[in-house]
Amino acid sequence: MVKVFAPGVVKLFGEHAVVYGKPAIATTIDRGVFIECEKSDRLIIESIGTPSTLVYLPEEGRLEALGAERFFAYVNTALKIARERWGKLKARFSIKSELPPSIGAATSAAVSVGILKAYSLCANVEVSKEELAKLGHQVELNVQGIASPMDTTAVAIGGVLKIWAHPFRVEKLDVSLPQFYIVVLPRRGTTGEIVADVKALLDRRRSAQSVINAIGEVVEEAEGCLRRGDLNCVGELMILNNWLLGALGVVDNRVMTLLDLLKTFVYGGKISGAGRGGVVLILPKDETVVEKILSATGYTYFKVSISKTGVVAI
Ligand SMILES: Nc1ncnc2c1ncn2[C@@H]1O[C@H](COP(=O)(O)OP(=O)(O)OP(=O)(O)O)[C@@H](O)[C@H]1O
Ligand SMILES: C[C@@](O)(CCO)CC(=O)[O-]
Repeated sequence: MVKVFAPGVVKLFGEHAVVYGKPAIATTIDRGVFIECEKSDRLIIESIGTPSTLVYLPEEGRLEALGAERFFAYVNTALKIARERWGKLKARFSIKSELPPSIGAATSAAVSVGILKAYSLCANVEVSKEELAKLGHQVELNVQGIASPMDTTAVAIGGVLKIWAHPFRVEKLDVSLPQFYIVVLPRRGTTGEIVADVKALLDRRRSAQSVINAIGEVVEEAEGCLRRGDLNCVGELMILNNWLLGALGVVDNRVMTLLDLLKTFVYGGKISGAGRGGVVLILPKDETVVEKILSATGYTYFKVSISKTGVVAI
């Protein structure tokens, strides 16, 4: 049996501005998606613990999972691309995610790249990280119509990466961070809708471009702070990046309330990804107090570390 771990991804700096030519800094984390593949007499995919509404049709003795086909779109497309590339495979795939979907932690990229990796191993084909990144991006493009290569590249390569989307370039940064938290807020809107709203703002108001430029400068300065391991600087620039994202309309009161609640006990924090809820990164100074506050106030959160590797066979 083949077993693969595909990490989730968070953006330390530069989301949204990356769409307009600025670099972003993303990192893989030690929570993600586990995928098993075992040869079988037919193709079966099971995804454990996924949300779906079950409808029972007693007259037909049949059970339907509402929305499940759409949910499996990334899996289906990854399997189709893998089959075209590496030939037909009859196998049982089992998917188990440690992260909720649709919060901005790149579960779609982890599932896409993870299925491709598991399929290739099960079919005894060797595939480079670069090819996995390219095919993973193809899966996201096919399903979403529009997608930056940031998440799929990060899942395939792993570690802390400086990424330019247009033209595409990636640089691995040899930096580390202590453990941090990802707090999960219900997200209002999809990544596509939020990216479209930011584009509309930039089309409407010429001065909004200066916010994008400022985010680009924050990313460059943050790279220096990360390389020096200067957490005060990293945290302060996270807050600055978050205010700039607020100016683009993607940070709401729930995020500001959370950051305000924790401010004495953290270096900094910011949304990660498209925003309007979803993942909020918290870089703690005092882990014990931060955890006490998060638990007492009922937030959903995960303590995570940077993962230095991308998708791996385990
Ligand atoms: N365990 C899983 N099994 C199968 N498909 C999954 C699983 N987890 C996530 N997905 C797919 O990924 C989709 C979530 O992707 P979406 O792009 O909305 O969010 P995300 O990747 O978590 O965040 P973002 O792209 O904003 O970083 C789900 O709707 C589903 O199609
Ligand atoms: C908001 C954005 O920058 C990150 C979403 O995770 C969009 C993208 O890069 O495609």
